[in-house]
Amino acid sequence: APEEYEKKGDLTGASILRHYNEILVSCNALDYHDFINSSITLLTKFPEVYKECQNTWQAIVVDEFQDTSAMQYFLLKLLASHNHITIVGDDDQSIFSFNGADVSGFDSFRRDFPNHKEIRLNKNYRSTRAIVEAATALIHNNTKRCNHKLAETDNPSGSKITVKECHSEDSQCAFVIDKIIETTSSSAEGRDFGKIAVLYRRQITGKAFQVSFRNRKIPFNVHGVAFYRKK
Ligand SMILES: Nc1ncnc2c1ncn2[C@@H]1O[C@H](COP(=O)(O)OP(=O)(O)OP(=O)(O)O)[C@@H](O)[C@H]1O
Repeated sequence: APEEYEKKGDLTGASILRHYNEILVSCNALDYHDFINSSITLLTKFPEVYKECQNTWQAIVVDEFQDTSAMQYFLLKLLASHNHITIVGDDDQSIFSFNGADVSGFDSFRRDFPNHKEIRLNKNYRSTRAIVEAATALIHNNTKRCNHKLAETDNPSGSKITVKECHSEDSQCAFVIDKIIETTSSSAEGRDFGKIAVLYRRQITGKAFQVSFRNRKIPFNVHGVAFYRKK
C-alpha cells in the first residue's frame, strides 16, 4: 500500500503506487495482486462466501510451489482448511523472488500442515549426467539453501557443456549462428535446422537472433513473443 512506502520514506514509490491505484479504480479494474488480495478479503470478511467456497475445491494441487508469495500462501491456507492439499516444488528453482516469492514457504507449509507426508524426488530423468552434475555443482554455491539435495540420474553422460563468454549481444549471436552452421553442415542428410533450439531469457535477445537468422538465411520458428512476423 502507498502508506507503507511513505512510512519507509519512499515518497516517489508511494506517489507512483497511489496514481496506479487511481488508474485501476477509474477503469474499474483489478490487477493480479488485487485478485489474490480481494479473494482474501472476500473469504475472511464474509463468512457466508467462505462457507460457500469451502466445498468447491475438494482437493488442491500446487505446482512450482517455490514461487508462491506470502499473500498467495495465505489464500492457499484459507482454501485448504480441509487439509486436502498437495504441493510440488523445488527451492533451487525459485525465480519469482522479485514478485514476493519466498522459499521459506516450504517451512511454513511443514509448520501449517503438520500431518503432511514428504516425498523427495531426487532422480532426474530429464537431463544428461553432465548437465545434472554441472547444475548440482553450481547450486552448491547458493548461500540461501536450507539443505543440499543429492540429485542423481541413470542417464548417460552426454556431451560436455561448453560455456562461452561473449562481450556483446552481437558477438553472442554470431557465435551461436556460426555454431549452428558448423553443426548442420557436418550432417550427411543435409541441413536439419529443426533439431536446434536457441533458448534466451530476454525478448530483446530474441530480436537480435531473429535479425541474424534472416540475414544468414536460417529458417526459424519463434515460440513465445516474436519481434517480427515471419515472412
Ligand atoms: N519415472 C520416470 N521414468 C521415466 N521418465 C520420467 C519419469 N518421471 C519423469 N520422467 C521424464 O522426465 C522429464 C521431466 O519430468 P517432469 O516434467 O515430471 O519433471 P518436473 O520435476 O516436474 O520438472 P520441473 O522441475 O521442470 O517442474 C519428462 O520428460 C518426463 O517424461
